[in-house]
Amino acid sequence: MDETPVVLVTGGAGYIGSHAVLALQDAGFPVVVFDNLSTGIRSAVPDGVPLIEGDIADTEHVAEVIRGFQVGAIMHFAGSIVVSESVEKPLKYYRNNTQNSLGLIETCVRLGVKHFIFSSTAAVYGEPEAYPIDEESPTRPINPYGQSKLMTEHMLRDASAAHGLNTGILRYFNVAGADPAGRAGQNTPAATHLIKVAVQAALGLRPAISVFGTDYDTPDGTCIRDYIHVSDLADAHVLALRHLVGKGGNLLVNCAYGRGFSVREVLKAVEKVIGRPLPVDDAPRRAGDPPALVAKADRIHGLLGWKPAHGSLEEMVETALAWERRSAEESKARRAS
Ligand SMILES: NC(=O)c1ccc[n+]([C@@H]2O[C@H](COP(=O)([O-])OP(=O)(O)OC[C@H]3O[C@@H](n4cnc5c(N)ncnc54)[C@H](O)[C@@H]3O)[C@@H](O)[C@H]2O)c1
Ligand SMILES: O=c1ccn([C@@H]2O[C@H](COP(=O)(O)OP(=O)(O)O[C@H]3O[C@H](CO)[C@H](O)[C@H](O)[C@H]3O)[C@@H](O)[C@H]2O)c(=O)[nH]1
Repeated sequence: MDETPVVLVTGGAGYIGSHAVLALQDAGFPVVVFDNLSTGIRSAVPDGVPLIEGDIADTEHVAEVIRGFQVGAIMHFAGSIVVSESVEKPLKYYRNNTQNSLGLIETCVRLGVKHFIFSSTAAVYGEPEAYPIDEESPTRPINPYGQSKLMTEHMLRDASAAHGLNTGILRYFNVAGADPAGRAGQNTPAATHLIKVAVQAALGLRPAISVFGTDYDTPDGTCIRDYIHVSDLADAHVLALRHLVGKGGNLLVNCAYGRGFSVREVLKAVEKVIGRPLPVDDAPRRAGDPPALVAKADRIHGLLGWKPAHGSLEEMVETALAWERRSAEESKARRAS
């Protein structure tokens, strides 16, 4: 048994994928990145890691890379990720997240790739009836993004049963923060994620931050989410891969800490870190947003022995802020030269 198979990371030039690449490298796995750079950027891929520029829709290109690098495992991050956009452009999401995942799964089965780890999402749960949300909670997505991911989960489950593919389905809750060592962060300029947008507003890179919806049935009227630090999430991927390599089978886990913060609480944490008020305005609800998503996160601890190391909201904010500040200074220096 190859304990450190070559890992093909689709979407490895993106936010979470680039942190997973670092975690895999730190753990001694050889890595290849496959990315079309639609939202990812070249510089997010560390020196020495091959970056193959291509689209996962091109299954022959993917197959060539799998053969060429003797890939033994896939971590599939590539996808379209904006919930509100998925409501406006559902077919883009079914194409990029569902259809392209189908092509990738078929290619893995055809070429005998043994392990497949998939970036799923809390959006598969829709508006849960009970909290906290465990992995057996009903999956009833309320937006095409969540639906497009759930369909991929089903394909993986069935492909595993029929073809013996080992699968790890990781349902991420809200991912935030940046590598504490400053090696990676969230680069997408048009990012829509709350903490990213808030630190950009804190640095004056955006005029203000809007609170989308203040009339939800939550204690302060704003949406509640379970935020997880991206480096803890990246470590969970390495543990999931080791689990599949060692034990085979299937893994379905929530990736979260099991506690929620409202939008207002997150903005307060940002204000505390920067030591002054943020420019905030209240805005209408955003399409496709469920009021609250908070996980039961026992399974990931029990099955993988996962020990989060960066769980405080302050650390998520601080690392995101440090990354944003550095990126802003670098682009200022580039413009000046
Ligand atoms: N960010 C979150 O809070 C969150 C939460 C749950 C799940 N996820 C999932 O995690 C994964 C990574 O998300 P992210 O936040 O890093 O997003 P991201 O946009 O930073 O990364 C996605 C990467 O995939 C690449 N890509 C997109 N379509 C591609 C294609 N057809 N072929 C090749 N490359 C392609 C992009 O260029 C980018 O580098 C996604 O699948 C997303 O659905 C993210
Ligand atoms: O400028 C902003 C940005 C966000 N929000 C609010 O903050 C909360 C979190 O929003 P994000 O955009 O940060 O994250 P989402 O919960 O919409 O979605 C994220 O987490 C989901 C799972 O929970 C999906 O997986 C998805 O890919 C990922 O973007 C939501 O209530 C949103 O309305 C604001 O009020 N203002």
